[in-house]
Amino acid sequence: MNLLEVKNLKVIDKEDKKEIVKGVSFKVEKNMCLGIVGESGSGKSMTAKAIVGLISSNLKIEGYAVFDENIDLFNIKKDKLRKIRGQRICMILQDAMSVFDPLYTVGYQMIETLVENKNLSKKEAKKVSIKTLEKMNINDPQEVVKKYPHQLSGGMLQRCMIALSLSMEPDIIIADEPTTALDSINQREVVEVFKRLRNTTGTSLIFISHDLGIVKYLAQDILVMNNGEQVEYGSAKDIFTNPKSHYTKYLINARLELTETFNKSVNKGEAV
Ligand SMILES: Nc1ncnc2c1ncn2[C@@H]1O[C@H](COP(=O)(O)OP(=O)(O)OP(=O)(O)O)[C@@H](O)[C@H]1O
Repeated sequence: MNLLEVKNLKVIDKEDKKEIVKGVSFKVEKNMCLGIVGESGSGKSMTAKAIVGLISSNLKIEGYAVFDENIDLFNIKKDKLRKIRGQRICMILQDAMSVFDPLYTVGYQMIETLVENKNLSKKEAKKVSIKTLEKMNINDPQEVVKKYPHQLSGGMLQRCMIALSLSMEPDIIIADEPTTALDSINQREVVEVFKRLRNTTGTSLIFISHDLGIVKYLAQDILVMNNGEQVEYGSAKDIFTNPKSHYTKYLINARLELTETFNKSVNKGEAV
């Protein structure tokens, strides 16, 4: 079953009529992960933001995006879209600091979000928050919920943000470069959380990254974007074994070179 179907999505600057996203089409099935890859400025974030109606007012959207077979995301009332965005489609951003309010503890914010969106009592919401933080491999969730955002490391806060999204039990999570701000150890842990997500919750995932290695590890389908265009779309297996576009070949080769340099340095015992 297609949970999300996007057809010929365009994001256009109203002023100079420039197409920032130039007609992108893809499907996300239930319990599947779509990876969107491309270099900086290729339109990955803009594609994701357009789907959930989070683009600035100088831009307009064309094409269509159907969620859960019959919800036309580009033609529903704003309050309905807001509800879907909070409850059924969750977006995880690069910078967790921008999501949490510095004036309240992380626990307070998780509980408030759950009470508002999931109709839980505060007590139930606290239980769910602690449980989901545990799932994130956070050792001492009882203590973590008492902390203010600035008292936690970037990696910890990022995991709290992912925990909050998971606790909402959405149908789909859109994760936009969720590991970029993290060091490599935290990066690996967060990627593992996403890997487990499919097996444990059945939530679908759109994972946006410029790192083809991570996307290969997580996604069954891949959309490659360059300069706002969809240059390739298909199963991860096909794209890696038989890339059709020069750009995809270039991305794969760049990735291989990086891995080889890394392996050589490790073998030589050099610091990396
Ligand atoms: N509000 C806006 N108005 C016009 N153009 C914009 C606006 N916001 C972003 N852009 C442009 O849209 C293009 C695509 O940006 P986008 O953030 O989607 O790229 P990206 O592939 O996600 O890159 P990154 O990996 O750096 O996040 C960029 O050239 C950017 O400058």
